[in-house]
Amino acid sequence: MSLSNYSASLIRYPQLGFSLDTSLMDLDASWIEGMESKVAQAYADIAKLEAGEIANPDEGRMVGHYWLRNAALAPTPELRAAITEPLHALKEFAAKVHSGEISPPTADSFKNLLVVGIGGSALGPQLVNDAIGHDSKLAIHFLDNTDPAGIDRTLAEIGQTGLARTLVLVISKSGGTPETRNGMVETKAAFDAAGLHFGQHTVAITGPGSKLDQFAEQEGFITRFPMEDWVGGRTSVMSTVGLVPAALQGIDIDAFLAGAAAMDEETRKPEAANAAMRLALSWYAAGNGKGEKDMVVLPYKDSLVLFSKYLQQLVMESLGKELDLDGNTVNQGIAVYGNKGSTDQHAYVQQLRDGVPNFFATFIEVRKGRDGDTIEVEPGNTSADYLQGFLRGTRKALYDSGRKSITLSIPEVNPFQLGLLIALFERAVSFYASLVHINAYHQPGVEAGKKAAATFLDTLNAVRGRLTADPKTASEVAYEVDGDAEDVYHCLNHLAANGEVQIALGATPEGDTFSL
Ligand SMILES: O=P(O)(O)OC[C@H]1O[C@H](O)[C@H](O)[C@@H](O)[C@@H]1O
Repeated sequence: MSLSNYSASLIRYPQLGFSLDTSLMDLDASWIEGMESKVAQAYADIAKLEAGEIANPDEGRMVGHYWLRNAALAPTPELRAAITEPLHALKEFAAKVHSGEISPPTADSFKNLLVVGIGGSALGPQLVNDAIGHDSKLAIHFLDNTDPAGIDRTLAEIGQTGLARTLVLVISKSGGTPETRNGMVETKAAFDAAGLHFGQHTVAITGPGSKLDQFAEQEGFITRFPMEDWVGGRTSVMSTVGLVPAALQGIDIDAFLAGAAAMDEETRKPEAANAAMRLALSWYAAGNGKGEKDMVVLPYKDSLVLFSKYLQQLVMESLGKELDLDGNTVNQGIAVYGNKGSTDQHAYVQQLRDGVPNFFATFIEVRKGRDGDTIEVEPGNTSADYLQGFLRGTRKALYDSGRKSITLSIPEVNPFQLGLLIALFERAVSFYASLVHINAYHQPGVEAGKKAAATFLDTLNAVRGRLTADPKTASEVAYEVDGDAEDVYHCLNHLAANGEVQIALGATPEGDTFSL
């Protein structure tokens, strides 16, 4: 570790307070030179994407998330209006909710916000809330699963009286995601049970014409905000998906967008000054362009704890692909995990330091310790000194045992800086996908699990009608419904666990019998 190596490897944007240190990645200048043609291709690809090329050929869609923070970039006046008009409308809506002009039917103002969504329609709002939502004007809650116990827990937190002052945001681009639909149906049931009009408490954010859009119209939702088909779920945090909840929370969304726009601007520069390209090249060098090393994300700041979870979707759903652009089987991807420092020092850093060397670390340094006065936790030292000491110490200890790392630095966690960080990773993902010749903007693999779940539900429904007082084994029921015996066994077990049928245990699952 040397200051000259650090200086030579650093890309910094002083006007943004940002820097990227890849000195501990040991990137060779001649290796970077050797990547020149791939880098040139990546620049050409992102330029085409920003110009409105159909970058998601499976769905015949443009990929326009970079326009969201600079509408002037959008290639047509209609697309520009599709950004600026909802932005204006959502700010106006939030202001009216805050002033009480838009209020619930049986109370003077909304106090709670319940966001129902999953994947890209939840992770962005969750990250924004956790990172920069501390002064929220509304107390926010999330339903991001079809786990009934989870739904009950969240609804109990809000409580019956709280429900009367709750604004519900149902977010689903497709408008047909089962988990979100179930969350909405369960929420509506809670409103019905409390004698409250669900529609008059609810807003939808969805693709125009979707099932959810139609339901919203039918149920008389307060309003609907469009989610455009050229915004992918995992890059939707700067669309209505992220901005409606953020504006309702009172977050400075203009600063959030400005941070992203500023990073976009910087990362259109040539490689030597381009933090996103340097990040993508670092990922490539670490994992041999094949994702051989996992990305461990370690923000040293509690408010960024969800950032690794957010990046997990952004990176893994974008880069985890079976085929390359020529149809060759490549099984690409980079595994992402992490939590926060220094907490993880006391959990899994032992393995990082001494165990399987199958990762590279990404440290996120937030320079400011806290707002306001600080105390000394021992003569001469503050908590912030310790946090910085642990970051620097862990980074060095890893490097000393041959583990590489990247360090990103920002001055503090605020809307501008969060926007900037998100944009950095979005653009690094765009670049990396080009470097390894894959499409970052479709997700064909997600469908397989959804289809298999639908098949399981069909089997479950077939099984439900088959049981009588006569005990039967799973194989017998499977024969009757012409189903897979193991699937049928799990259906029966599920019904037994939820009190719908009786189970009598045999010596093994094959001998278990089920009856009404
Ligand atoms: O917004 P929705 O259409 O409900 O989609 C929610 C999520 O589910 C899908 O399965 C996709 O893989 C995600 O990218 C998406 O964000």
